[in-house]
Amino acid sequence: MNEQILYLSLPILALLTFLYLAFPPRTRTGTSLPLPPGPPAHWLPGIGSPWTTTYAPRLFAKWTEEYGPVFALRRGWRDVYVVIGRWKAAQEIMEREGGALADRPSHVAAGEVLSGGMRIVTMGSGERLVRLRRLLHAVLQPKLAASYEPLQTQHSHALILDILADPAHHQLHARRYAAAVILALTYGKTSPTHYDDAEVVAVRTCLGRLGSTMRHGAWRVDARGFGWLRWVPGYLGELRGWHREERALFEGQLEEARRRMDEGDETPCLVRHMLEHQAEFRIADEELAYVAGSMFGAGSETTASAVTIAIMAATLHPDAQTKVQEELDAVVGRERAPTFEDRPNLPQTVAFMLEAFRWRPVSVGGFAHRATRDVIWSGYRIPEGAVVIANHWAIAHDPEVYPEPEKFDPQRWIDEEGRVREEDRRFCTYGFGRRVCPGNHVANRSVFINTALILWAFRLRENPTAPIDSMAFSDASNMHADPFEVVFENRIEEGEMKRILGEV
Ligand code: HEM
Repeated sequence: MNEQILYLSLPILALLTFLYLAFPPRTRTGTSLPLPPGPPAHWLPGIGSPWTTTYAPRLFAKWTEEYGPVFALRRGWRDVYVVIGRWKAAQEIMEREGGALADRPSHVAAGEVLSGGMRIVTMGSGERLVRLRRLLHAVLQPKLAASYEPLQTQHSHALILDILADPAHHQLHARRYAAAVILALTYGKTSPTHYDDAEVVAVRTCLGRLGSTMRHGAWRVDARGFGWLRWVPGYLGELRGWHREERALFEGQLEEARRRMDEGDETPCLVRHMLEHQAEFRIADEELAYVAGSMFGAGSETTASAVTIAIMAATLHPDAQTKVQEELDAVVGRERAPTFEDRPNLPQTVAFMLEAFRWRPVSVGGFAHRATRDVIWSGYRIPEGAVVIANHWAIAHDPEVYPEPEKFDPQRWIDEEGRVREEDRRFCTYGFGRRVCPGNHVANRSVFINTALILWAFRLRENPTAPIDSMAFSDASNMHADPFEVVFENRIEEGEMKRILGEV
């Protein structure tokens, strides 16, 4: 009889052991506070995952209205996702508790394997992240960012001339601008950049692979309890091959920049500054190659998307456009082009840019962080191990901070004295806390100078026969507008514009 019981209980014991190993206890909370409210849990990991639905940030924004500023999603036995959809809660959690939220969720496929653990955006908190972020801060801080202004101005003039010559491809020109700036800024590249250059194509291929690998649910090995898949022969073979390819590409780019410097080229660039700091921050060559190589992915398409959003916003909102153009005419005139020095005198232009960031946020759903300890907020518990996401789309539509959120209204960024009012309602364009985008000073400058120059050079109109759908964007973590048509009318005579912008 005893033997019978033993035999009967063996499969149960085996099942329990399997479940314990597959889904180990994740949170040691010591508190009985509840999770934030949220939709019903799904008890099998991955089943009914909201990330597999299209346009998750828009769905999450609806759930914010239903469940409140912070809601929780439970998936599987232990996985908790906490989504923040209101401005004040985002400040209180993502900024004030930033120390507990500096980690990222584990990315075995995209982070460990494809990126060899060296790509910052997928890197968990720890010693390497601290060293690499310090390096990035040193080379992208406001003073150095200002030193790249001439480069941004030069490429922005080229963007205006590209639009003048070929307005139909304005989105492609914005992409070329951003690619050229990031390559020049990172490696000191001075030769002209085309969007179909072999180097740009190769870097974009890596970027596409990263995007598809990072997609939620793309790789089972990233799901809790499936880490053992990494040991299955051949399973990660393709990713390992892609890693070898991108590493060779990034190391080649670094060597090329080094060679130019050894030959006496003194063009300022990130790699030059990084090499100067390499010993101080104890950065290995392979890490440096990756940090530099990742700049394109982080800073090129994001910037291009933001410039295109500004173009779309101006086309769809003629009154807001007029206000900026009146300011440009008064401050700059039409006999010279706007410059960075004009910025303090162009509050309407800056307000327009800030509103474009809010109206259609590039990093639409926000990048996931991970809690490394319990965070208590407003009587709720965000447990250690939870994935925490501040949904930029929902925060942009917070009616308490941005009344009539659907309306494109740059005046919400202007105070009673006509100055830019940002501090008390700053939008999270660049994310949060210890993971905030280190390229924000460079990116802001790019979007400012392009907005100013485009609206100085052209009056943008919608073609009534090709109406623009302002919600037609790609369903990606950094969203891009679907192709749309704009009628660019010159505000300055063509020959004169070319003369001012230095083409003739
Ligand atoms: C308009 C353009 C840009 C936007 C909207 C943008 C937005 C963001 C966002 C939302 C994050 C994640 C923050 C978080 O996790 O909370 C991020 C991270 C990052 N960005 Fe940007 N970014 C832009 C341009 C740039 C540029 C120009 C560079 C480099 C020159 C850059 C480098 C990075 C890097 C390296 C990270 C990873 C930081 C980390 O994980 O610790 N970005 N960016």
